[in-house]
Amino acid sequence: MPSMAQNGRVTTDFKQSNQAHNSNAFARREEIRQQRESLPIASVKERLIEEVKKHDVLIIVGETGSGKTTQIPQFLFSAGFCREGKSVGITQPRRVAAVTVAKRVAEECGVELGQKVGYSIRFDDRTSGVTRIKYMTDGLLLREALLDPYLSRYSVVIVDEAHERTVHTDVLLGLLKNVQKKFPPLKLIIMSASLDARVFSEYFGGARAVHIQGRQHPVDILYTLYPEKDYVDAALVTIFQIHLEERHGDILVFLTGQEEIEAVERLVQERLRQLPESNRKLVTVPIFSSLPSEQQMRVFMPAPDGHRKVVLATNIAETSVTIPGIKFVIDPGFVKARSYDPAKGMESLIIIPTSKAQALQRSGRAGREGPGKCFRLYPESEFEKLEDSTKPEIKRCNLANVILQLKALGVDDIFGFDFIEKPSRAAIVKSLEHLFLLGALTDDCKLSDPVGHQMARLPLDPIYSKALILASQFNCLEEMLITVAMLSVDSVFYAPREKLDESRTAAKCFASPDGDHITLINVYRAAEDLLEKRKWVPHTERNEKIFKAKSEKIFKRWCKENFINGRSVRHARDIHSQIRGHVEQMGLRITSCGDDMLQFRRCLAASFFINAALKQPEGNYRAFGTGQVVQIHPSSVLFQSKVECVVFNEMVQTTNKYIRNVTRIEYMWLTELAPHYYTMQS
Ligand SMILES: Nc1ncnc2c1ncn2[C@@H]1O[C@H](COP(=O)(O)OP(=O)(O)OP(=O)(O)O)[C@@H](O)[C@H]1O
Repeated sequence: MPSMAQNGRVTTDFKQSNQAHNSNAFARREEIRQQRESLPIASVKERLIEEVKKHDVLIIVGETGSGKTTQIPQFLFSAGFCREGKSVGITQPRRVAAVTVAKRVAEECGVELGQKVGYSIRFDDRTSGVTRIKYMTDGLLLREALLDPYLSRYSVVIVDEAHERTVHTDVLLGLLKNVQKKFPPLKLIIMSASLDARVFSEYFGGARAVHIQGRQHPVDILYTLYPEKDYVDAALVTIFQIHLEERHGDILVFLTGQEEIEAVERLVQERLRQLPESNRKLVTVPIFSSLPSEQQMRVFMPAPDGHRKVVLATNIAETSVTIPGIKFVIDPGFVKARSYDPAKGMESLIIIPTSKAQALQRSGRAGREGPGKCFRLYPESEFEKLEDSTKPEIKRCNLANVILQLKALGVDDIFGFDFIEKPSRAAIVKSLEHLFLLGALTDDCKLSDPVGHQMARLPLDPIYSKALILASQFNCLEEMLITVAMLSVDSVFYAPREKLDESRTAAKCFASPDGDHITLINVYRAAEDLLEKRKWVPHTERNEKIFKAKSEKIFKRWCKENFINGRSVRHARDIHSQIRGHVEQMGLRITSCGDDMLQFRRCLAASFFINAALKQPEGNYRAFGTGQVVQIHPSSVLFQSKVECVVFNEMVQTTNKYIRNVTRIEYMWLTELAPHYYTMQS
């Protein structure tokens, strides 16, 4: 598959290219200036500024592509809302939107990213002391509220894509409503293209709502006559129908997950080989949340000359992002959503129809730079039956992390918290119980000291935060830091279908007979040996560059030979260094258990005791906490093993209920190390 074009140029005459460079830059700035002025929102700039000045809470609903996300923060900056060092904060539900929109707005402002315009997401902060327009995830702003409940650095907070109703957005709105009462100057703007403004207006006591009419470019919506039995096949047919019948324009296809995306990539390659050479100029580019961010950025790069780009995306690309070149959207109408069963304490991912709001957002990706088309692979009658909006995430996810943060913010009465829509009482009770079992809450449901406060400070799932705290007591914090970092990225093992046997053989080199967690440590340490441990110390800067280039080349070759996803390992190393900084600030002792991996496994048992399972006579396992009958996932080194008792970090439901990231423990460790739980359970 041709690699993406690099916009590199070979400069022959430095003076000549410098002039050419300046004129190119000027032309680019002029092009962007004209684009901005042509946006529907440009014509209501002054009115919007007046509305923000008059109202502490303002709801803005506008067509997709009208300019809300990129223009309103700049309007507010130019209207003086960033005086005295204040900033405008804009939240996005997804990291890729925060990053790409910040890059776009920095370009529109003609500044370097990280100066006046920046972004901040978990483990990646591109802001500075002069940043005045800051894009970030809603989860990141929620963490900032932990340290500064009044969010005093901001003059305006914009909650974008509020229709998504992520759990972080819902909690943020509750906190901001509270802050509003106590601290009037903080302005709050709630924004979306497909928002039921009434819900938000009522929640904020009849807040003002304005609608921005018009969109920049029309998008033709086409439906199929009949429902599609196999929407993946229908998407494939539509890709080639567009490719062979439409003259130019890239394609964005919405699928539900990595598996579907990789399947469609393979099918497209197979189909291309059956076409005449002249029709093969088509390149597929995947984007999904577990793809390392550098690879996610490839969708924003132009396709090689003459090729048509086909972006295969999950709903990560559904809102806010503008992928240059996209003229056609294929929307099969499905999305993978989190579903949480508080009774079983199990969170699973299920494929459900999109809501109307999501369908609108998806079609909006087509008309960003010119007229576009959206192919909905279902009849219009089916569209009318869709839910208006997606069921709020807070009603279908594990609330432990959110409740921990609320407790850290001093919100003791979770049931009485002013959620825009309350989660079920059962879900709140289950999450409080989970936090109590982890030692984060006292008997009277207050944040425990120091464990609860320490856990709330770590940007991790509570169970991982507790594992790090325990590991310092088990003298294996070095190993647990690596484990948590590696569990925070997607699988570091890369198993292409066409090389499954080779990849499995390579993975065995790192495999520990005790399980996946130690296997992950082996991979991480092997990569460290290549990237950090110097075989020799370069004596000159030139040698340093040569050494680094050599290390980079050696690392890439090592990853390829061992079927390791190098970008995931690098991402894990970034996370490792950030978490290490947190635990050092907390004063935890970072020691290693050396070769005593039994001690490390005991620490895993003490940390993940809630997720333990016992082998059943039939060969499967029964999870203690939920009673669920599960199987060890085929990707685990313990797959088809005979181990009696295990702890695990993930339970996924696909064709079966599988447990992943599994390690062997002794059953007696559970009653010894978690007597408060196993005495009660037994
Ligand atoms: N990264 C980009 N590259 C090229 N053009 C862009 C980019 N980002 C935005 N634009 C242009 O600016 C327009 C407005 O984008 P913006 O995201 O501000 O609109 P919006 O109203 O927030 O849309 P949505 O509701 O879909 O988020 C786009 O339609 C597109 O023409």
